Amino acid sequence: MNHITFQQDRELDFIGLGRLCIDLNANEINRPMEETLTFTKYVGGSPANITIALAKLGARTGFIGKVSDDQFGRFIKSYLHKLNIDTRNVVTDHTGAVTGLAFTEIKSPTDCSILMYRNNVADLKLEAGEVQEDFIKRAKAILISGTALASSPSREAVFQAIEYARKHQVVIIFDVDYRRWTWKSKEETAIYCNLVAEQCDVIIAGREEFDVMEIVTGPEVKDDSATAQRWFERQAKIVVVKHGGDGSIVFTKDGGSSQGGIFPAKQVIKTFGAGDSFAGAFIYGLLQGWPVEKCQEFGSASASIVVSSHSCSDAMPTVEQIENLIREHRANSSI
Ligand SMILES: Nc1ncnc2c1ncn2[C@@H]1O[C@H](COP(=O)(O)OP(=O)(O)OP(=O)(O)O)[C@@H](O)[C@H]1O
Ligand SMILES: O=C(O)C[C@@H](O)[C@H](O)C(=O)CO
Repeated sequence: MNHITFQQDRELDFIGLGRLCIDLNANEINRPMEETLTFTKYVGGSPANITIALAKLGARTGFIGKVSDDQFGRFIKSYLHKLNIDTRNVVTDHTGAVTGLAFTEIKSPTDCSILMYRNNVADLKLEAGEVQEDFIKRAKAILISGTALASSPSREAVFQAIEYARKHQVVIIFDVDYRRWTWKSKEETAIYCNLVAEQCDVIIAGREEFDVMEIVTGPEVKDDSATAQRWFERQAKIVVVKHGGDGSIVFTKDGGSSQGGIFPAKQVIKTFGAGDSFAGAFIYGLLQGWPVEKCQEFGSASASIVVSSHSCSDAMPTVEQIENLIREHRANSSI
């Protein structure tokens, strides 16, 4: 029991909506970008990573997005096919738009940054008329990635998807996924993210992301419990506040909360991807009907595996890998 009721008669467990991009992760780690010579190419984009995480955990998944009509777009689509992610609503752009690129700099395990190339990107060209109602109604849950709200027409496509999801009782999950360089101002981010969050059943964001959303609404004092309460007065049943290496707090509408720590990784390679793997495994737990504490533990263990790996998407773990890590951790803690 976790406060979320999914419609059981659905062909798909989960649909991700938003960007499908390319990550180019530096091979020479512990070096600044200026000195980096080679990169490895992976499918990337936060909602893509989350959907891939769920697919690797065995969920039946699909995606709504737009890719470029070139080698990168085709690479992304074929990667999704291989994981059995339904791409019937992944549209190909025909206006010459490109795939967003994220070059990652891994200066040290704790000093990582991302250089994003996002001019004229295909993902933000998804149009409301391209979102298929018939696809959304086949799913138990849909994830909206906040970056898809950064400009039109993708912004309107998100609102269209939300309309269809609500009409067909599809659980709506919002990952704020704030990438400041995609937006004109923090106020613009706050206005659109708040408009979406008030229609969502589950909200997942870092403390700093909630701070951005609270620029236009307050309160002045940043408090996780007060933040969650504000969304429980709208549609939300679960609010997750992420705190990086300090773990996370999950709040539930009935007044419950669960403070979760992390699974310290044996070797942290980079920290990005933690949020996506946490979200994927957390949502998987919700779909299984697990209590939120178990979903949170599963998410943290999944994040630990991804921060120990070079990639985000490719490194998303299986159920067995996560269970093994949790078992190992428990065995070590009881020594
Ligand atoms: N260094 C770490 N080692 C182990 N687990 C971690 C680490 N950093 C984060 N996590 C786990 O991942 C969860 C989400 O991390 P975080 O709050 O950094 O998300 P995020 O900011 O969305 O991440 P991202 O860098 O992917 O955007 C945390 O609650 C924690 O469980
Ligand atoms: O979200 C992106 O566009 C880039 C991701 O794929 C990247 O690897 C990351 O930042 C994960 O948090």
